[in-house]
Amino acid sequence: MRLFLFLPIQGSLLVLTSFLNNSLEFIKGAGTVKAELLAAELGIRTVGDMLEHYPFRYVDRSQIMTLADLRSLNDFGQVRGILGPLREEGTNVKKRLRGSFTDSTGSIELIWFKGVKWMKENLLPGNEYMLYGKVTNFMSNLNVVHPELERIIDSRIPQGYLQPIYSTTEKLTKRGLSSKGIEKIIENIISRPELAVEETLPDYLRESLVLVPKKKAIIDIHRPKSQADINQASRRLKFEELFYIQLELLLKKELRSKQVSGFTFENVGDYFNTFYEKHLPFELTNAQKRVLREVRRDMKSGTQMNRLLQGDVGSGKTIVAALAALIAIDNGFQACIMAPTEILAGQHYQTISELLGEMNIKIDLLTGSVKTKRRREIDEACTSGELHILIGTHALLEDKVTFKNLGLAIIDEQHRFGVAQRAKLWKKNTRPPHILVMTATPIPRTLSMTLYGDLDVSVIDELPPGRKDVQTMHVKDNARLRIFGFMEDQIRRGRQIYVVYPLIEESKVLDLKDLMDGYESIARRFPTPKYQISIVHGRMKPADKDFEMNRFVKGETQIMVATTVIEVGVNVPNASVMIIESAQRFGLSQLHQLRGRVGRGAEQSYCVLATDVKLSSEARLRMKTMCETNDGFRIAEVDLNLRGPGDLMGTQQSGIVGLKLADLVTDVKVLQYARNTVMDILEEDPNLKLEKHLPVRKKAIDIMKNKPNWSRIS
Ligand SMILES: Nc1ncnc2c1ncn2[C@@H]1O[C@H](COP(=O)(O)OP(=O)(O)OP(=O)(O)O)[C@@H](O)[C@H]1O
Repeated sequence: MRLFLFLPIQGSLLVLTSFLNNSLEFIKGAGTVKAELLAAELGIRTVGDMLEHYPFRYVDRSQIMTLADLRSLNDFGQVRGILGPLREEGTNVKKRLRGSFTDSTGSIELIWFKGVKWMKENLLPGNEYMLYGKVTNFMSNLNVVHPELERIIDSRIPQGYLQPIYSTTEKLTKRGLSSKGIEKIIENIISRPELAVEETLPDYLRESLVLVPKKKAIIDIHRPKSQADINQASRRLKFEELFYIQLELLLKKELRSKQVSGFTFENVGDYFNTFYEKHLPFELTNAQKRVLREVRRDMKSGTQMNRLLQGDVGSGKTIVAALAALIAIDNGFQACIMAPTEILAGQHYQTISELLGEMNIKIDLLTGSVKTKRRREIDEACTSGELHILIGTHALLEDKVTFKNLGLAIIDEQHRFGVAQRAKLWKKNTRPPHILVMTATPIPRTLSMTLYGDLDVSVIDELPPGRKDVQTMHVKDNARLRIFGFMEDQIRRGRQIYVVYPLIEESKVLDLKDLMDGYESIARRFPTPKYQISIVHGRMKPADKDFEMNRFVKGETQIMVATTVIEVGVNVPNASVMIIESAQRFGLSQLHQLRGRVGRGAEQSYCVLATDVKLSSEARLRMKTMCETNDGFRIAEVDLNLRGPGDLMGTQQSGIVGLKLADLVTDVKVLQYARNTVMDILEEDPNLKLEKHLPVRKKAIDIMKNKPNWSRIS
């Protein structure tokens, strides 16, 4: 793969691209000031950047309707009419502009909240305009908010064409770079004779996938003559976009597997076999067995394992982690397990110590709150190799912690640890250990293909037998008495209950107040000594948290009142009720995680989502989804649809939010196709040496040049 760096870049290709690399200021319609603004506002610097600023929709200028039609349409449409007088309202901060628009079928109100001054100065009441917009019901009036208006001069109607609409900003609009202004600049670029757009996909591939040439795609996306033009162009450009993201990810993966040799764990020895045959507390599910085989194969392969293990809440990832650790130990190596919080690390420590209790294996726990003396003992045992498994929080990453020979690092709940932190683990050895990342947040397939496209993915898609779905109900805050009655009944049956309050970082004080108020009213209704209540929140000292948590784990308390510190990983099988207060404040994935704390035993479990009486339609959909399904993957899909990939945990740093055209929600098929195509190409021609792959090879060089950290992969 290093070969790439020495590949000559063909001279002719450089000439072809030089126009696209030109600064925008030399293009008619742009000029220095506008070019600078475009760079500052939208990051558009070169002619090529401008061409990649694709329209986000089109207006069919051939369709003109009446105001009466537009009123009943419930969508965007175009009407020809006269602009009435404009009047400014409100104070400086809350300024708005109102106007009216009339045609032969009636009139409608227009409202602007933004760009009031500019509109007032530039619109000419009494003149004929083409209006484009959507009728909405605002403050019980029908009106068009922020309509687009284009003046009809000399009774000339703008020609019948599909007008591209570009995203812009208020600052740009004020400088004449509204969507129309941007359209003009792009028009000027496209009509230049020197426009040469380099083809970036191999011809044979384009032909077999029926994709239009790049130049045609670029021209058509900006200046389509028909809807068919738009469809073909966008299909081609989306494919290309996803293809090169996948190429980057798969090259990275390939590079790692070629350059980083891993420890070869040939043996499954006494530790593994004895445990598997004599002490396994239950029969593994088929999914657990399959994942274990995948892990085993990786560790034996001679290359470093980089595997993501996805499993829904309660699907049994811990036992897989323990068995993987035994393989490392069988081969004379140590293992570590890193969790994002002290509670979780403590819990892993407890579970794994119990599981492996009979195995004569030394396991220890290292967190920030371990005292110096103990810490020194742990460090020593770790360095000498006496310790087999070290479990802990990010305290494991500190330089002081050294291993004799770390063979496997298991990282729980990936999204809380950055990539840089993971890399720190590598440095603890002469060679990087095998890495198994475990996450209980199911990730929709499209996202995991892009976010974790460079990792191998295993999925535990089966729950241990005998699990019953958690029955979920949504109640409004005014049903408090009913909730209390239900809690009492469950406690009488010997069950335990979680009551969870949201924790929002910005308003810690308020959240704590909510929690304490809730605690007090619960304590009044469930008084001591008959009832015992634990309370856990982020402001408590770790030791106090552990103490309270342990009382609940041991069954000494029946109710646990907590903030979301208990969100991940806590395992109390006897707890069968999860009450989530202000549930509208949680995202779907988080609600699902919280619900996953119950339903871990054989009893029927329940989840109560308590919300405000008034809810937004999105919050209602979240509650409805939770009540309808227990399937984490389905919930993740709905979450992705609701919030888009940009907001989902962890995607922020991934760069995928910058997709220009493709949409991870709707373009699943294109993505899958792109990934498969890249895989086929790399299998046939791993070094991209074949003539037919020249365009791919050139782009791969570009990608590598822009990723200086790739060199650190070795
Ligand atoms: N094959 C199995 N058969 C029966 N019980 C199982 C099996 N695998 C795991 N369990 C039990 O299921 C419960 C959940 O397992 P575990 O805590 O490993 O889940 P998890 O995948 O880590 O979930 P979470 O991410 O929610 O913590 C535990 O009580 C565990 O003992």
